[in-house]
Amino acid sequence: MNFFKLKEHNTTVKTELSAGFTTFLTMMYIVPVNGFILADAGLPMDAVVTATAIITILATLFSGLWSNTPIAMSVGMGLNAYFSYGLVLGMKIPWETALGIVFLSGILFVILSLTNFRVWIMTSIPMSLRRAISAGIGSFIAFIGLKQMGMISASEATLVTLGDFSNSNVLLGVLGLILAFSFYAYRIKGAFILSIAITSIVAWILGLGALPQSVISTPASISPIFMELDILSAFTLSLLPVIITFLITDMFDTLGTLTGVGTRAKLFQENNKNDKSLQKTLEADAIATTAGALVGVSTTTAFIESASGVEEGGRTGLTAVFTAMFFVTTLFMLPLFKAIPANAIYPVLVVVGVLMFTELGKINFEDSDLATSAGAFLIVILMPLTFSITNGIAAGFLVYTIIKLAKKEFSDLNIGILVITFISALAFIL
Ligand SMILES: Nc1nc2[nH]cnc2c(=O)[nH]1
Repeated sequence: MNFFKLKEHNTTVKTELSAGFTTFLTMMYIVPVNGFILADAGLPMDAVVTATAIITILATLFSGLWSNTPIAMSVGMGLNAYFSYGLVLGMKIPWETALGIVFLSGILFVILSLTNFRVWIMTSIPMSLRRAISAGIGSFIAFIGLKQMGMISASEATLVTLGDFSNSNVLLGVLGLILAFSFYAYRIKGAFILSIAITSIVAWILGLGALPQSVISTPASISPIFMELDILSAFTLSLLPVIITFLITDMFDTLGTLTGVGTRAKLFQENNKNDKSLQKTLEADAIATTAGALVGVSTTTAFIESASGVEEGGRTGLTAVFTAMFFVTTLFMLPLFKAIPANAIYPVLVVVGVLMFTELGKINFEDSDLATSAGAFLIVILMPLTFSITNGIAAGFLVYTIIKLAKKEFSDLNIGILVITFISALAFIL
């Protein structure tokens, strides 16, 4: 096992196995949840479940073997919701074109990951705005989750209002939400998949959903979505702001995740010039996104849930290899996943939204200038209000730059901010 340098990382095969299993338990919910979310965009759920499992296995295996880090990868929550509800259902973009958008953002990420962009981002894009993007996506997917569950609904008079809590499906969602929050609060491994399982069983007992026909089956074919992406239709000026949204969301998210998880486990020896693991993990993430679009899923990214395996002592790529191996089981669980009622799934969006929103607490609003606080605020509030991650980012960067220009604080502006601001303006003009 010298390939993984277990001794140097002070770990053993047994520790890595248990860490790999823990990461698997905490993130396996993504296979049925992503199946539901992309199916809402019209992709066949059976194929999406297989594709999600395949890309998770391949990307996580690649991450482990290529970068020797315990970072698992899968289809990111946030961008998958934006893909379905924002692009396909909201903007009426065909899902094939939306996959083309993911592909192009992935190619740009691959190119950037081979350059020194990491240092460039760290030094040129304000940390507060990057944090606001995470928090904004959190509020956006929580909004989607609440809407899908029927806990909030449309109103002529006030745009949105409280849903109908006498509806039994809404009440099922309430149960799912209570369970997901409670299990997570107790740091139970697999909190999300457990809450989904219990809510589903309650629904089956109460007749709110049909029992699974069988427990396991052979994997469904991915042919309805494999290589179905439409790159040419995505390659237009009017979609550039959306492509850039996918690119910067994935880049900032991955950098944030790797820094967060890595610091805890002292994974990346940034001062050691021979340590290329951070660079290689970024490359793996970028390549995985591109490959994912070809297979038929939205952006693949380094999962924050990898932290749970690191907490268990996982330190090397062997943890990721074990996680990938456990994911093979999800290929055969389609009948179970298909029998899950929707309102057992959507509570997870709300809880993941809450977790992402906590990034906002790291922004020091008291000491921030108006450009930063107004920019961060607009990013967070406009993502749910306009149902668009692109509009949120665009408004935030535009207002940030305008206030900086108005105050003649030119030294706070740099080429990175100006480029994003310019593309942001396109989002509103085109
Ligand atoms: N970092 C990260 N972790 C996740 N876990 C589930 N979805 C995501 C995501 O989009 N980003």
